[in-house]
Amino acid sequence: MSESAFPNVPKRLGLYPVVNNVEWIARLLDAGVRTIQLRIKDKAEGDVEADIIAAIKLGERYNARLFINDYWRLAIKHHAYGVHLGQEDMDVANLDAIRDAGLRLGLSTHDNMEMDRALVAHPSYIALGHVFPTNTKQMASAPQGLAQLAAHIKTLGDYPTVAIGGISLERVPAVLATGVGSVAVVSAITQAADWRAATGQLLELVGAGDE
Ligand SMILES: Cc1ncc(COP(=O)(O)OP(=O)(O)O)c(N)n1
Ligand SMILES: Cc1ncsc1CCOP(=O)(O)O
Ligand SMILES: [Mg+2]
Repeated sequence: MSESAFPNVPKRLGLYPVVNNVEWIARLLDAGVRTIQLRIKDKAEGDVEADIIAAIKLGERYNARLFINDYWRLAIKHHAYGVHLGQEDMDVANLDAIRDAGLRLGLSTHDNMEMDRALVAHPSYIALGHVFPTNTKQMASAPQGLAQLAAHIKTLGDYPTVAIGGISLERVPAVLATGVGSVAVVSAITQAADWRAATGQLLELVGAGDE
């Protein structure tokens, strides 16, 4: 693995919705979100390329930080702001190609060992999860909880960090108290009775991130 670092992101990326289609990207950028991820799972590259292009264009139009989950080749091809990868993705993705193309990289971690492994790649941010139980993704490990999250954030010092997994509006203050720079959510927005109100409240608590 190379020793060079990926491009920086702000230490505080703010509210970070993770969504599975372009309609959500458009809505949430219009509502003031400035860090966002397109997470489409298990489709052929040819079936997601148009959506990835559309999402990247929206990200540019709103001057937002748009991360593409998993589809790193398409993210490079269409000049996304960044890519988000998990531990298994790291085994197959060409991290040098992502960095050489100037894209930011976020990496998932679930414990100390994964954090150490991720840090070797010098990603732009480290995601820590899952903090609480989640129904959105089947997880192989147990939730790390707030105490473990706080310990990890302390270890990471000034590194940009993102907390994810089971974070509801009510849990946000306790998550922010760990010092994490960003809060990633799926269901807190997409399953909310009123997504616009939920997004507004989350933005109020977490912020949209530093410039
Ligand atoms: C911000 C953020 N954190 C973690 C993940 C999970 O990524 P990964 O472990 O690769 O799992 P999938 O999302 O690909 O199922 C994420 N997407 N975003
Ligand atoms: C993609 C992902 N990675 C770790 S937990 C998770 C899902 C988070 O969804 P929710 O915010 O609904 O718990
Ligand atoms: Mg992945």
